[in-house]
Amino acid sequence: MNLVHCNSSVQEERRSSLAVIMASISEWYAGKNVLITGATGFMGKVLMEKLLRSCPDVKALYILVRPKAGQSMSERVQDMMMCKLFDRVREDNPDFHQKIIPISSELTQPGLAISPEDVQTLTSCINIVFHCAATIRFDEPLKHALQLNVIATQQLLSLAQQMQHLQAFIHISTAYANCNRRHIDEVIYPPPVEPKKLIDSLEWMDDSIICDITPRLIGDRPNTYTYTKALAECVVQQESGKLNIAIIRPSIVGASWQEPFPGWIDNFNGPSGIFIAAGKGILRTMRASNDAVADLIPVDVVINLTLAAGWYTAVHRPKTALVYNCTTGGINPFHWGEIEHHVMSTFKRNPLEQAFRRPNANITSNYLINQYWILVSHKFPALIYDLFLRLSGQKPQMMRIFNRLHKAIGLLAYFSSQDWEWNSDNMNMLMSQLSADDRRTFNFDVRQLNWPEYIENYCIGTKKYVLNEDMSDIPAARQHLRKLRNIRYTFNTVLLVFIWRVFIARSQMARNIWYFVVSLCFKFLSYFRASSTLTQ
Ligand SMILES: CCCCCCCCCCCCCCCCCCCC(=O)SCCNC(=O)CCNC(=O)[C@H](O)C(C)(C)COP(=O)(O)OP(=O)(O)OC[C@H]1O[C@@H](n2cnc3c(N)ncnc32)[C@H](O)[C@@H]1OP(=O)(O)O
Ligand SMILES: NC(=O)C1=CN([C@@H]2O[C@H](COP(=O)(O)OP(=O)(O)OC[C@H]3O[C@@H](n4cnc5c(N)ncnc54)[C@H](OP(=O)(O)O)[C@@H]3O)[C@@H](O)[C@H]2O)C=CC1
Repeated sequence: MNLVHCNSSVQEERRSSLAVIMASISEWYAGKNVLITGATGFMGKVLMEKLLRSCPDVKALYILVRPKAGQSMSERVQDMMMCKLFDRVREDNPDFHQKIIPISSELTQPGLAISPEDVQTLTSCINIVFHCAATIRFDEPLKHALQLNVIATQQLLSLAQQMQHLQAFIHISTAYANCNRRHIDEVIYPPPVEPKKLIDSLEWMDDSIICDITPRLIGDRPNTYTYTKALAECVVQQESGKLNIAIIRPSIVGASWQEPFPGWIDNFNGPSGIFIAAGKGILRTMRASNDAVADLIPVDVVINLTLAAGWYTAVHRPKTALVYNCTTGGINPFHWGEIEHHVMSTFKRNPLEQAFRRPNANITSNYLINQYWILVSHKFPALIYDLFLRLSGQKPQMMRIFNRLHKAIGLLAYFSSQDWEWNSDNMNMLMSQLSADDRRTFNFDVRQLNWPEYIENYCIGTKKYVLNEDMSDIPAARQHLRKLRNIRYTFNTVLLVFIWRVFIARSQMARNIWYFVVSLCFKFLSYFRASSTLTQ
């Protein structure tokens, strides 16, 4: 009798675990309480939107938010929910805000500054954690980057260890955490330094000493961001205990490809600021390799993969933490030279308002050529414009803008001048585990990505959502570009006459050379005309 009972309960258990495995991703998220850090950031917002839209039965999204820039936590969350990104969710469920539960938290503080009551709530109800928060600045002082990217991750993991119903912990890293390697596998590499030792040492060190030793510490990585993200991966591995963990490593996250609508972007990070600066005619040259792979990945692809990885980690509970390199280069490569072409062509057809000059940017991998163009196409026009501003009684500003731009492109050039090769076996494995429906709803198959169309939507997205420009103003923007073209023609003519007067008209030798060149051109033209008449 007992044996029969035992067998049937084993069968029951098998059936229910089979049902869990067979459940679609949306079904799995139904009734789940999700904790998200970095929810006010670019990726966090897209993650929330997708969860609310495609998993409408999710129970609640607990988001860790801090007050910022004079706004309280609740004001920030209210503002965020009004954002256009949530239009489709709002349409489907006008009360979607009821599912969002903000928790006050400052991640750089001990215990993440979460109140004991909130700790109690989180530990008793959370089923899955998505850790997106980070400082992504390349010039962040090491101590602060360590505090947020490494120590906060450590603290969040220790909070996660106390969660009674936690099924998965998903950590968002970056494909460039190991950018000191050319080939990057889906493994957690040994850290450049033991994170705990570094944390202990930096604790007592003076900021100026830390600043001095930072280049030695980061070694062959380009900045404190990639360095601390590598350390964070190691911390995730060390502190995971019995948790089911996955690490997502996106490359350069760009505007959305399809969802909730094409071209969604809300910041200047990565290539977006470069596209805008080029579209405004400010940026005319940048160091990048035409033939290097531009490993952009649309934000909706990253989020779909992240949600699918959350489901897979919870349901299949892999024995070791799986790392997902979320990149496009090995699957559907596109190059910086091609990006340049499509960005320029889009902004010529859909100009940005009040451009400084006509958009016409070129990338080059040659240092000297780049320096030459910086002088001729950036500094010289900036000086002239600032002179004009001074003469008209205004404050000069162009040189200041260019100095900031040069700082930014200097920091980004490392990533646009070389190639990396990422293994993406786990991304492929995950795709093979999804049902046909899930593959459609949580699409991360970048083989289908049409790059020219994507780049066009991306550029238009920067215009509409970052700069808040109206598409109906495009005729006026085109008119402005025509005005700039006429100014350039006039300026070039004045310059030519000036050069003539100063250098050519005054010297006999220069005049002789000039006449020689002109007569040569004339002879060539006459010969060309004569030969074309003969052939007719
Ligand atoms: C020639 C044209 C053709 C185009 C084809 C070639 C394109 C090549 C593009 C190459 C891009 C390569 C990108 C690689 C990135 C890979 C990194 C790995 C991916 C990741 O894991 S993390 C995400 C990447 N992180 C970043 O991108 C952050 C980088 N930014 C910074 O570190 C800092 O912002 C920076 C650049 C040091 C500037 O600091 P600062 O001067 O202090 O300015 P603020 O950040 O405070 O910003 C002030 C103000 O300016 C706006 N802003 C910021 N950046 C830009 C920009 N690039 N252009 C214009 N405006 C920008 C910012 O939003 C602030 O505005 P407020 O209104 O808020 O004041
Ligand atoms: N964008 C990209 O190209 C790539 C990003 N990634 C990774 O993706 C993740 C998300 O990046 P992304 O969304 O672009 O970054 P954002 O800069 O847009 O967002 C960062 C988030 O972290 C939060 N945060 C920062 N500091 C604190 C703090 N002290 N306390 C509480 N919250 C804080 C921010 O909150 P607040 O609004 O209060 O500042 C914000 O919500 C990061 O882990 C990043 O490393 C990886 C590859 C590429």
